[in-house]
Amino acid sequence: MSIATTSNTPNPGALSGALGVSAKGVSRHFGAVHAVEHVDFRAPAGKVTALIGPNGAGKTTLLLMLASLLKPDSGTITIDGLDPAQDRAAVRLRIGWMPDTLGVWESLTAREILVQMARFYRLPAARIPQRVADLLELVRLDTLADQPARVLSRGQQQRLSLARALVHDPSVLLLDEPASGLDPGSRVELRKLLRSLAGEGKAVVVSSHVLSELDEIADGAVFVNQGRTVKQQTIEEAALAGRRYAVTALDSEALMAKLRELGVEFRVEAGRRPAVTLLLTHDAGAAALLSELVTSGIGVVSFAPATGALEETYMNLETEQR
Ligand SMILES: Nc1ncnc2c1ncn2[C@@H]1O[C@H](COP(=O)(O)OP(=O)(O)OP(=O)(O)O)[C@@H](O)[C@H]1O
Repeated sequence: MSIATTSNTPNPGALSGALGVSAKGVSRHFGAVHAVEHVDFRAPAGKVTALIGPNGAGKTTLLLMLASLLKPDSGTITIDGLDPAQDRAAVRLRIGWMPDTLGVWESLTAREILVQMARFYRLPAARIPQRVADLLELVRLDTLADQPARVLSRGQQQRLSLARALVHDPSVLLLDEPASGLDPGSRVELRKLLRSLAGEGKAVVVSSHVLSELDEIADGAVFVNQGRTVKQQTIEEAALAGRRYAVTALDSEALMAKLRELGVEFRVEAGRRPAVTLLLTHDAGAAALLSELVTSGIGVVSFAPATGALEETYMNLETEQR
């Protein structure tokens, strides 16, 4: 189901060639804490961009500034080519914001909350009931639509929060830890939904430090740490850098001897059955090594990626910065 409305032309008045989100040299401090320092960030239309960093890296502060909810001390931000400082109302219409905690009127029902949000965004009254029904179905809250928001579980509240962010069909979505609290099935649905929203031409920004699923969701990533941009890369670039595979065998000593003979560098990870992990730069190399091990008589029990491509970059950055 498409969740686009026809009421809201996504980018009227926007500067051509600058769709999506752009931040240059953006800084913000709180007293002595430099939460964000000279950050550059780009999230193009039609793509999912992950904002990745450890706790306290400045992700939420940056998202709040991108959402025009917090003023930067310095630097420039544009949303679809518009400057939030000068065109706040136009920018707000383009932005769907999903905070990391819902913060709603708890006595209102999910449906009432969405109706109220639709009114705030001045959707035509006659279209609101259907729009709200579509969104409730999209986030699988139709059966709970008339329950007060306070009885919703954390995961259900997250889904309501996402529906709320989508109510006015924004062209830019800023989602702070959207998968937090979702069960595995809901995470898969979220993944599909974010991909389809990007497919409709929206710029989707997802902040997270849960990296395992981001390879499947994101087209690119911006890594931040201690308030600074430390790396930007596409998923293809991350994949080319290689990732770690974990291998276990019935006889670990025989496996390690074979890897030494083949000149493959590895390290041993402790566990119930010791695993060796090794860095492989492409899938064909992984397939060739597995075949070699098996034909040499090594009883390979498991052979699988131990990290995602983005996770590998993140872990390497962490190591570099320690
Ligand atoms: N309103 C505030 N007042 C004072 N310090 C703040 C405020 N908001 C954020 N900070 C500080 O700024 C830094 C960045 O915080 P921020 O919430 O942006 O990080 P984050 O990357 O979103 O972290 P997490 O992954 O834990 O949510 C932290 O050191 C935090 O303590």
